[in-house]
Amino acid sequence: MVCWAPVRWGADAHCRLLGFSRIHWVYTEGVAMLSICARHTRGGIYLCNYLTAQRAGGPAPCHFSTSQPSLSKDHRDYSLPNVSWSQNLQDLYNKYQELSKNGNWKCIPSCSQWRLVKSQVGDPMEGVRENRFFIRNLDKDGVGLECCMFYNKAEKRMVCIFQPGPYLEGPPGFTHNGCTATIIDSTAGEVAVCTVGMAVTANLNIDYRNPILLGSTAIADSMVEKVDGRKVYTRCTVRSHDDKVVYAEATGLFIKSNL
Ligand SMILES: CCCCCCCCCCCCCC(=O)SCCNC(=O)CCNC(=O)[C@H](O)C(C)(C)COP(=O)(O)OP(=O)(O)OC[C@H]1O[C@@H](n2cnc3c(N)ncnc32)[C@H](O)[C@@H]1OP(=O)(O)O
Repeated sequence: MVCWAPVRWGADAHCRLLGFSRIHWVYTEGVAMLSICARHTRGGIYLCNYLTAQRAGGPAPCHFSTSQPSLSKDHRDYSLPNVSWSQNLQDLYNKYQELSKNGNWKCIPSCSQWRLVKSQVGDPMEGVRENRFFIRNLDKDGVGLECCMFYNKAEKRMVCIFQPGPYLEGPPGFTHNGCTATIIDSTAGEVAVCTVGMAVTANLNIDYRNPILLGSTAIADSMVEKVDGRKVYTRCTVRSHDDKVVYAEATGLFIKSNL
């Protein structure tokens, strides 16, 4: 299964924040990856707990977005806390909300899908079309990626606090490294876009230092190091919520769009 996914993401408020005027599409196998991950999910303490909760009358199994067009009317902001959030994720969220009060940090809203208006794109999509953003592809809270980004304009910095769910499993019980790469790409991409406007990933180098336990809380901390013409050099570190474990370190090059 493959799909077209927008480079742009988020709710209307987010689009306004980033000052987008155009929509750019990239071809991605993201949904396919999530589907495969979901089908092959097995093992892991977190997953066992999750399945136990389901057997005890928990919520229904996850739906996949491409087969659930009716759900695409949902304009919920997925960056808001929900019941699947761990206390650690909630604490981090509260911390950055507190920091946002003086205006230095700003919470970035996030939607699961897009609303494309024909007049905006003048495109082959024919009228209004909605799609899913890669990191918000699952309808069910907690099974995929729970995350929220905060942006610090003065520091050219973006943090993404996140909690990977059981459908993102790589090694039994741990997060798939492709998921970690997605988080890094998204966080670094977001800070690049917030700094220079529309930009795409040209290069991403990741050193994976430690595996991320499914269900744990982590933070991707990314900043723009240098802007050289259209080139935006970024750096990103992924750490545990308490800063004790470094999960990954990355550098990324983003190229400002000519459009
Ligand atoms: C990021 C998006 C965010 C969106 C909203 C927020 C959501 C966040 C989440 C979304 C996150 C998801 C994010 C996504 O999924 S983004 C989607 C995935 N990325 C792509 O699809 C990009 C595909 N590549 C291209 O389109 C082109 O190759 C680009 C646009 C990158 C450059 O082609 P273009 O013809 O325009 O420019 P140029 O070739 O003259 O190059 C310009 C300069 O750059 C230098 N250069 C180029 N490549 C490399 C390289 N690999 N290493 C080192 N240097 C490189 C090059 O030498 C030159 O330098 P100089 O000679 O000027 O010194």
